[in-house]
Parts: sequence; C-alpha cells; structure tokens
Amino acid sequence: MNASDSQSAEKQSVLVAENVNVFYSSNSPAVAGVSLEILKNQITAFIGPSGCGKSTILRCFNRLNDLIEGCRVKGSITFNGIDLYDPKVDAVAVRRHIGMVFQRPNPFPKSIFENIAFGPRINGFKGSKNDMADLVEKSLRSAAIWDEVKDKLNESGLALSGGQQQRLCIARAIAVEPQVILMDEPCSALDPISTLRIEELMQELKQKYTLVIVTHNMQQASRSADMTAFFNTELSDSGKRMGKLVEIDRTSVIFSSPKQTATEEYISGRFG
Ligand SMILES: Nc1ncnc2c1ncn2[C@@H]1O[C@H](COP(=O)(O)OP(=O)(O)OP(=O)(O)O)[C@@H](O)[C@H]1O
Repeated sequence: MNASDSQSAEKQSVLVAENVNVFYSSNSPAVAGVSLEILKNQITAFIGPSGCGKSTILRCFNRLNDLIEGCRVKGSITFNGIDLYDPKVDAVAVRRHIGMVFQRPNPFPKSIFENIAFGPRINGFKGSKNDMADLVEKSLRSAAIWDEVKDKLNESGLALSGGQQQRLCIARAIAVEPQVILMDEPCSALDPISTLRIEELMQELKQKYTLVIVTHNMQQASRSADMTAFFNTELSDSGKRMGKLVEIDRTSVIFSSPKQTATEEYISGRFG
C-alpha cells in the first residue's frame, strides 16, 4: 500500500446509514431520516440534547436494538458494504466485529483475566493456554491498563476503580478484535482524571479501530473527535417528538462554523 492508498483508506466509510428510522412500540419513529457515514480510523462523536436519539442510532450499528422488544429499524445500514440487517446476517457475529462500551463500567463478576478471556473463548478461540495469556496481556496493554493489573490478574474485575473498570471493559471489547468500538457516554461515570485517561486511550485506539462515541460533554467531543454529528429533536406531523440528525461534519467545522443555526445555538449553550 503506498502513501496515497493509505490516505484514501483513512477516508473509507466503515458504516453507512441511509434514511434510518427507529421505532419503539409506537408507530411514530423515535429517530427519523438519519443518513451518515462513519469513517475508518476516525473518532466520530454524537452530540445533542437528551432524547434526540444518539444512543438509539449507536445501538443500530451493532444491532443491540434487536434485544429491545418491539424495536424496529427501517432504512439501510451497511458495514463494509454488507447490509447489517440482512436476515442472513447473524447479530452475534455483528457484535464481534462492532463492539460496545457502556456508560457504566460493567465488568463480569470474574477475575481480571477471565473478563478478557471470556469473549475470545466463547467465540471459539483455538490457541494454547500461553496464546490466551498473550491475548489477555495484549488486550490489557492496548487499553492502557496492563501495568496497573499485571500483578493481580486473578483478582476480581469488580475490585478495580471505576476508571480502571472502564479500561478493563475496553480491553474486553478489544480482545475479540473488533473493527469498530461503539462507546455510549463512556466517561459519564468517571472522575476528570480517569476521563482524560480514556480520552488519551481513544487517540491510541483510533490508529487500529474506528470509534463512535456518544457524549454529553461537548469539550470531550471537541477535544477527541475527528467528526461530530449533532442530533436534535423536532415535532413530527402528528405532534410527537422525534430525533433527527441536524448535521455531521469535521469537529472543527461543527464547533467553529456549523451550517445550521440549531447546531450553533447548541454548541454556544443557547439551547439544550
Ligand atoms: N428502550 C426504549 N423503549 C422505548 N423508547 C425508548 C427506548 N430507548 C429510547 N427510547 C426513546 O427514544 C428516543 C431517543 O432516546 P435515546 O436514548 O436514543 O436518546 P439520547 O439522545 O441517547 O438521550 P440521552 O442523551 O438522554 O441518553 C427518546 O424519546 C426515548 O424515550
């Protein structure tokens, strides 16, 4: 691959959403008409007021909404050109390629080692005991937590601090070698130092993975994200509130010269 190839690879779309509408139990969409692209090895932040559908759209990307009874996703979402919602596509396999880190760190009530080993094992890991130990170490190193836990791999993951638990959960997501990591407000339960740690880690992770992050923290979006998508709510014809994507652009553009007034009002704190 030459330099210009690698540049165009950087701009490659990994996930493409076209006219996505998500319905929960009602016939009016909770989020409507979302079209956007997630670029490879970039961090894309979703920002916007509460209830505008950021998490709903994030969950569409690894079919996590399938687990919510009554939830329906219409429109098209492709992952490397493959229709994620094709009936032939296995949602469990999707989640192996597109991992998720949640708002509250949620380690398994197992040892630190087992927290990492569990995913590869249930996905049919074929290596030896040593290979698994290497994979655990590599994953913990990639999530910048190895030095803190290397001497206590058999202790419970729940005994770690909140920030460490979140990095353990990131290591757990990495262990199955996904291409994309979705993060739903990964720092909202963390103190400022742990938050900065995760933000630094995100910059390292984007060398290898594509990241999508939902955040309420606009400084976090402006510090960390390459691309930012602003969502808002509006009233549908039937008078119901629904989420909409207002615009997506490079983060520097969204925070300095957004095209839409609603974005400008939101980022300048005059709204929301
Ligand atoms: N499991 C669910 N069942 C029914 N409605 C839901 C469910 N999850 C979300 N919704 C509705 O979908 C809409 C979008 O919610 P969503 O959580 O995606 O927004 P959000 O922008 O992520 O909000 P927040 O910033 O508060 O987390 C809201 O009207 C919400 O009430």
